[in-house]
Amino acid sequence: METVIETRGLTKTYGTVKALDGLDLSIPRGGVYGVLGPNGAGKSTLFRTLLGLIRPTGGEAIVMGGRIGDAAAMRRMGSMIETPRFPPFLTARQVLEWLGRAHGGVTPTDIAGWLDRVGLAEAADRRVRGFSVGMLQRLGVAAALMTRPDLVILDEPTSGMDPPGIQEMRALIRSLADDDGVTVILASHQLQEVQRVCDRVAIFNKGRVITEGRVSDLTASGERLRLSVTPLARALGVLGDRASLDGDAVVAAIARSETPAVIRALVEAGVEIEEARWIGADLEDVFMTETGWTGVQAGAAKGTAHAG
Ligand SMILES: Nc1ncnc2c1ncn2[C@@H]1O[C@H](COP(=O)(O)OP(=O)(O)OP(=O)(O)O)[C@@H](O)[C@H]1O
Repeated sequence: METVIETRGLTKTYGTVKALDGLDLSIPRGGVYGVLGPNGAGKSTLFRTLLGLIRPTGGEAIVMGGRIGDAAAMRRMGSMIETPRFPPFLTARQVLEWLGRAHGGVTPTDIAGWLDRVGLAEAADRRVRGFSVGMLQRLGVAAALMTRPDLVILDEPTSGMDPPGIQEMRALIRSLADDDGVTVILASHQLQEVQRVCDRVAIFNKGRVITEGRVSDLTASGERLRLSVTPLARALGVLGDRASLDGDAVVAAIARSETPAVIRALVEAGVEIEEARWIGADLEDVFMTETGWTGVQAGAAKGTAHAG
């Protein structure tokens, strides 16, 4: 597997806090890779370390084939870490011209193209002083991409965006990976968005990766069979502790290969089956299970944007 990031035992401590705790991570080239985890899990510390903004306490990382800080490797990367700040008296176009001059090789046509692609064409000649957080995020993404990097790291690219903006950002991120061949690494607390846009994810907790894999595999492992049946009590009796109630349906945690036997057992017990369908676990379920989140925390996080 060709990788864009390889870390071995990567560690960053702040006093007694281990922000990264001996992290081993391989991120393959291509596609969209999600970095998830509760507040303080170490996501931003990882990004800052990979970008050479902070020095690790221990371990090593290879980024785009070079060591952290390697100039050639860094030129192949773009990033947006937190809501970017730009000189307020410049227009969006002037911001990109200014950053483009510093990097070199960025034409006015490139800039116009990126402003259009991030949805800022109409605001291109407005001063950024009046920009909303969502507009600054869009401009930050354009700045990260206009140098045509092979790898882009985006920390919370949709924070502060309204639902249409989030949808546009999702489409842009997918097209970067699918049409431009850019590897995108993104951190987000919006798990439904992550599930829609990412190919693979790593779930962090306390500076370590606790789960890593393809989104389709992670969610498939939690698949369950949802049955609309009468009488409910008899179905529950047949299925035993593999079943739970979901409203007026029974949800059975069984393997797909067991389906015919389970259906037969229910029918033989006189249970009438009105509907049977497989439901997948969503990434939120996986996240809550892996990080040990429950109850109030989970309810508070469900479907809400992250502000911190
Ligand atoms: N400059 C710093 N000084 C001291 N502690 C820090 C510093 N930066 C991060 N930390 C600590 O390191 C841990 C990891 O923080 P980090 O910001 O990487 O987490 P995160 O996963 O990005 O969180 P969030 O989702 O809130 O952005 C936290 O305990 C944090 O308090």
